[in-house]
Amino acid sequence: MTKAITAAQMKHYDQYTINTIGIPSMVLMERASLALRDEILKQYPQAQNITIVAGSGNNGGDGLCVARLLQIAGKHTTVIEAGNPNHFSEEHRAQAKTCDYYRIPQLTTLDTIDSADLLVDAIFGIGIDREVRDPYASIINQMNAASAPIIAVDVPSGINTDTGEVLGTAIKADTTVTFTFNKIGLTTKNGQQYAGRIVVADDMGTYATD
Ligand SMILES: NC(=O)C1=CN([C@@H]2O[C@H](COP(=O)(O)OP(=O)(O)OC[C@H]3O[C@@H](n4cnc5c(N)ncnc54)[C@H](O)[C@@H]3O)[C@@H](O)[C@H]2O)[C@@H](O)CC1
Ligand SMILES: [K+]
Repeated sequence: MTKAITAAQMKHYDQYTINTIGIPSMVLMERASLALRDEILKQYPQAQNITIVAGSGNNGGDGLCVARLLQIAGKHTTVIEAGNPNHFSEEHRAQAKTCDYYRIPQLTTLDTIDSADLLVDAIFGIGIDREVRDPYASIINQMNAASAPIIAVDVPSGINTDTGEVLGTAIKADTTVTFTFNKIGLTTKNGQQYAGRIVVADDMGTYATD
């Protein structure tokens, strides 16, 4: 069984890799998203219309990045920007600008959730730190009610990374691609129920040490 860690440990590893080793945050994001793209193409080869629902942080940044990678791979991708633009992380902004270049629609309406072949949950990752309320709760409920399978980025949105507890409402994923190490919350019974099949993408460039 692979090692499982907390959100704080993962943040520490990311910061060490970025600040001490000098691998830029955007490089880590690209590598995480490449792993995610590969898993999507492998598991859902028939999916043509893919809707990515992005939050304002770097989990959303991963979502925007994989939207570009999937578009380049021949898929039709649409991003729903669920987060507040005033709170976009630096990496999120940079990824959104690149999506503009590729003319990937970045919507603030939820229309494509019900018509997508595949939904990518990039709302919250290890940065979730409180209960999920509207508008996020309604968006998550609509995604869970849609017929398309859901692939979650790093952690199903709404799940506490460390305990697996549902923070009000959570994405019920078919697959979760989690980065570098599994997360302790995803090893709990509850976390496993929400994460579905868990894929640990462990070759994304983050240097991890005990
Ligand atoms: N360089 C990096 O930092 C990397 C980050 N990665 C991705 O980035 C994620 C972590 O990114 P962040 O630290 O930006 O965190 P998240 O993107 O998980 O979420 C942070 C944002 O959500 C808000 N938020 C948290 N809980 C909320 C709630 N219940 N309701 C409303 N808003 C809420 C926070 O205020 C913040 O704006 C990882 O899970 C992973 O997917 C990967 O790309 C690898 C590299
Ligand atoms: K997520």
